[in-house]
Amino acid sequence: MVKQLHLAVMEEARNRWDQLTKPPGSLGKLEEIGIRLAGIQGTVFPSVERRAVVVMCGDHGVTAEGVSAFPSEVTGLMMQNFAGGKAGVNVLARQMGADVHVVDVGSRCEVEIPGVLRKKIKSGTDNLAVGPAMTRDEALAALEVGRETARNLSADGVQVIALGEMGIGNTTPSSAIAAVLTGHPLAELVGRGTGIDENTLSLKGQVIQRALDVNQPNPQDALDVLAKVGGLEIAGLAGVVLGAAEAGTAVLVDGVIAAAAALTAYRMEPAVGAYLFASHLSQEPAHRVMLAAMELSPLLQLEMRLGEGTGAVLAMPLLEAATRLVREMATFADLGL
Ligand SMILES: Cc1cc2ncn([C@H]3O[C@H](COP(=O)(O)O)[C@@H](O)[C@H]3O)c2cc1C
Ligand SMILES: O=C(O)c1cccnc1
Repeated sequence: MVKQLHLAVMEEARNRWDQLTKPPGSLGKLEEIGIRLAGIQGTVFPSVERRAVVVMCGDHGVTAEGVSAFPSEVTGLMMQNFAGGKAGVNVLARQMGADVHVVDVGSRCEVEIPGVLRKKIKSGTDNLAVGPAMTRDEALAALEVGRETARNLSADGVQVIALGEMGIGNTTPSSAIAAVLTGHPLAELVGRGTGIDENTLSLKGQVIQRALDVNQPNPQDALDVLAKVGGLEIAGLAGVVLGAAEAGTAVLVDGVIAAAAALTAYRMEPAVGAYLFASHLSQEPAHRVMLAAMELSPLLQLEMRLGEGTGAVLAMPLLEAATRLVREMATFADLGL
């Protein structure tokens, strides 16, 4: 169960922000962040000192259709890279003081990688262009992996969890999920992912349209959408969102894949929305549409399109800034006003 935010504490926090030595509202989104964190943690003086990024990894049968600029093998190679601390997200997580947790919920990589938590539900999804990517039970099992991961991190004292992922081909299911759950025209939701050319972009749109025609996912049933046109790491991240919100932990949504996962969780349990923060605006067109569907406003715009949780980790200091301002700024009363 996801609890409602502490409304009385939020009211108290709003009052405090208004008493700080600045014109009311002048710290913009930082004020909203501070007030919402107060509501999440049940204190006017919240903390995001304990931070983690969960990188869920999975492979995709749909790569057989040629929808990515890179082969599936890159997923496993990047898992080794994460474990070695040398991927983009590792560098940024070190700078921002976040622990990196890499979870293999469904890659095709069969070798054991020290430092990668092995929770494989299956070795990659089936090709969603010809049938369901997963069974409902497989999607539920992947959700549970994420939920348990978030529950454990929260029990360990982590106060904010960033959503990271790795899975060659995963912008394809992300756009499919966006199309079904937002009802937006598919043509406006397909992007270049790892950097595909014009012809491949057009092919990718056709592949996703075929996936929707063949699977007929039910927009009223987010689990059906997730199983039929989603991915194992997307399901894992949706589980992280549910588990974090259930534990009262804030979540930083990353790019388009993380947003597809968050939107899926949001449709399963709308109360998770209050726990979500959007880090940045990705170059992928489906990102903006999905964030809007969750009424989230991105903090950064850096023309990023990497994933892994890189944007989400970059936004952690902004959450910290909100917590410091409310704690350290003087009030008008302090000034004798
Ligand atoms: C070396 C490398 C590192 C990455 N890290 C994240 N992604 C990102 O790109 C992939 C999605 O794009 P598409 O759908 O076009 O395959 C995902 O793995 C995503 O995390 C990467 C991609 C590559 C190639
Ligand atoms: O928005 C993202 O996070 C993204 C975009 C392209 C490829 N991989 C990730």
